[in-house]
Amino acid sequence: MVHSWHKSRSTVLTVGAVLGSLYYLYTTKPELFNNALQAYQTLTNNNNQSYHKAVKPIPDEVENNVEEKINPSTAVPMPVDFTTLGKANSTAAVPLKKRAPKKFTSKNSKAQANNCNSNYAVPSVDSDVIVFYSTLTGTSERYANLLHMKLKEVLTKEPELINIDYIEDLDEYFVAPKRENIVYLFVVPSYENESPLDFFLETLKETYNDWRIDSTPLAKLGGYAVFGLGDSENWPEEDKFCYQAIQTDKWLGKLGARRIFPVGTGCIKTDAEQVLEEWVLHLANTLKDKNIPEMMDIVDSDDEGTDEEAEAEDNAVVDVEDMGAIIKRTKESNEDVKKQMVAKDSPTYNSLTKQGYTVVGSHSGVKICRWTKSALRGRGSCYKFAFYGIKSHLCMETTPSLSCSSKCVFCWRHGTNPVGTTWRWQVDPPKAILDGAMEGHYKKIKQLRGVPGVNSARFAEAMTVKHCALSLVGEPIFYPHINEFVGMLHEKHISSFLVCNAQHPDELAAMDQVTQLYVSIDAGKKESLKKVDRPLHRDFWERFQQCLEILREKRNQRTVFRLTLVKDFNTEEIEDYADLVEKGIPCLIEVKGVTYCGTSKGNPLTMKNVPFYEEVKTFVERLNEALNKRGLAYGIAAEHAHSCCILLAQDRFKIDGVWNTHIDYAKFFELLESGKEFGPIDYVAPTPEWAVYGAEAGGFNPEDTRFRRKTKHNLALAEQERLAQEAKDQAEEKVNSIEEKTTEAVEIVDEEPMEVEFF
Ligand SMILES: Cc1cc2nc3c(=O)[nH]c(=O)nc-3n(C[C@H](O)[C@H](O)[C@H](O)COP(=O)(O)O)c2cc1C
Ligand code: SF4
Repeated sequence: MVHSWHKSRSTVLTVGAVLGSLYYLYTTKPELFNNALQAYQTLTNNNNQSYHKAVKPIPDEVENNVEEKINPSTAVPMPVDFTTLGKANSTAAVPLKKRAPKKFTSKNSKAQANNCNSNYAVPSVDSDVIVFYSTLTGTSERYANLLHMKLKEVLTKEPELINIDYIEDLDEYFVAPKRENIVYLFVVPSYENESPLDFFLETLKETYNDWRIDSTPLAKLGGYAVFGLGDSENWPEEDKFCYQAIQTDKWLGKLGARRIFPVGTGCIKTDAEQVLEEWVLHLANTLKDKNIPEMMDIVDSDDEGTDEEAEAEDNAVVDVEDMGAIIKRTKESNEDVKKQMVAKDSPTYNSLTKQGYTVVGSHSGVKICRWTKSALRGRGSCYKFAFYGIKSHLCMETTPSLSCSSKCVFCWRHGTNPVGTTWRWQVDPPKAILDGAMEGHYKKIKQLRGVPGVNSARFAEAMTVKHCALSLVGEPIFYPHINEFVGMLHEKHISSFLVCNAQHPDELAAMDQVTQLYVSIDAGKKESLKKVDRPLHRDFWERFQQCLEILREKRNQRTVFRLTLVKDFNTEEIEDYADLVEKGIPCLIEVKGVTYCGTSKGNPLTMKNVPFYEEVKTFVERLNEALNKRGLAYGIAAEHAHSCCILLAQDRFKIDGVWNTHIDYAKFFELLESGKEFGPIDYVAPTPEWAVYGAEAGGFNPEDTRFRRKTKHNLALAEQERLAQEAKDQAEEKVNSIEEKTTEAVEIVDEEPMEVEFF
């Protein structure tokens, strides 16, 4: 028996053939294509009925020869209006199907689905896999075949290959899937006009919005991943290129399916084959990975809280109740704690792991910063990208010593990290720390593969760390083998950004070459340094001064002062800071407004202590003036407004009128390996225009997407901006009308000079 959908299918095949030819025409001879389209539109406007009769269904006996029908070279060009595809009429070009009634699972099925999700197996090479595709002109089918072929080499069972456009009952797969733990892969095109995929996407949306049924029916799948095909030459805009693939990815996620790999997008005119090749490779590696971690919670909402909330969340501390219990337990097993800086059963270990740290060995740690997550989603890197060219998704933040000799008021650890003035713990070997840190870092990156918006190319890149920020928490130069550790990073061509708190002069003096060497300058005066850093050393000021002198002598190193401005603590000491700069002569000075990370017993700061960006700017301008007055040749080089951070640099970094604060990393390693002496200027690179101080972009890379969370705060800000713009427009209108009137008046005056009558 011939089902009615078979008839639709015949029509689809015909239209597929037609579209193939048209697409060929459209890509090779766009003028002819437009003429044909116009001619067709005229035709259909004049005689719609006769056109419908002209499209003959393909007889059943030739239906099976799908390839022949969709082969663009053999198809006969026929006029088709792309804008009417998919409309429900008897000869509809797409297989529109009446949806079967939704299957009801249970009243509280969403909760159930979520609960049972944890029981499902992690997708692997042993999983059952279906490769779904949708196609109008055959390209996606070809790519789906390619994907299918490549997967066959990796999977233990041959994957199925299914054309979504021909599925009679989508519900069987996408509303009440029968098979658990199965992995769904998709290869889909995008059409700005209606296309068969619209029906599929509508089904997903409807399911999600249907309050009667389980809103996470796909939670029982093993996972999914989507590869999109599009044309970036004709649809270059971010919201148009491969937009249906992105929609598919989004709605599957909303329906509770676990994204096992970020959506891949390839342009059929340029890079599709290469992108698919890489995408399959990384997807296969994910499936092969036996130690693949559980994915992070999937947030498919656009509303993810404010930046501050995200920071605070990232740095959430252990509840007081938990701490009490943990401390009690620790006291009972005190022996171990003496030997290890952070023993597995210590309160510090629990506190750090709760905050998202991976504790490596007994005294080191690694953590993914929020900028790494942001960069993976194409939403921008941290200020180090604007200043030094560090892409955040290639950066690992780690420390070989979780212990510190200060208790700074702005420390994210709220005083829960270990402290001490001397090393009195067990020492782990540097190789074990580096291997453990990298393993912990990659594990966290892998967990992000299911987060909506993660860019597949960046995700793949992130699996090779290129930079190491030794600044996480604690004091890295406190670790007795810090030089060996840095040497190992360099062997792997990982750049080293080491931040120390200017309390360990001997260790600083012994420090070998790093890519960039920082000292934190948290106050200009002794009293305020004590207030801000709350150092443990009694001779903290002397140590601090000594460190500056040592830094001055390190002429081969690219040295940096890092100032963290805390309102009411350290923002009024311009001349004192200038004294310190005169002493340490750093190559660069980073000035950053403090980041608020919650108030607690260990952290007395409130939002009142966070300076506005304008205040940071004023501070930097005043400091620059004070330095210049002393004959110290510095200038304001770059900014990253989003991080409230500005960079001053010695004038020698301005080469032929262009700031060169970026780093040529390849050159750095080349120089390092040559064994010759070299200095900071030998591995500089130009600062991009968008990052230079005063640029309109404010240090935000135009290639990234600005992302504003839809919080009340941001909505209020947006409303304020809108009102301000309205007021500005009105003011401009008034000025224009005054100007017009003035011009009219002037014209009148010009035309008819006023005659003054003297009496
Ligand atoms: C009429 C038409 C509209 C298209 N619209 C888009 C679009 O909005 N975004 C995009 O990235 N690609 C667009 N494309 C490019 C197709 O997605 C691309 O050619 C794809 O490979 C077609 O796949 P298929 O042959 O499997 O149907 C369009 C192509 C045509 C002919
Ligand atoms: S430098 Fe720091 S904030 Fe920037 S990406 Fe690296 S770890 Fe994250």
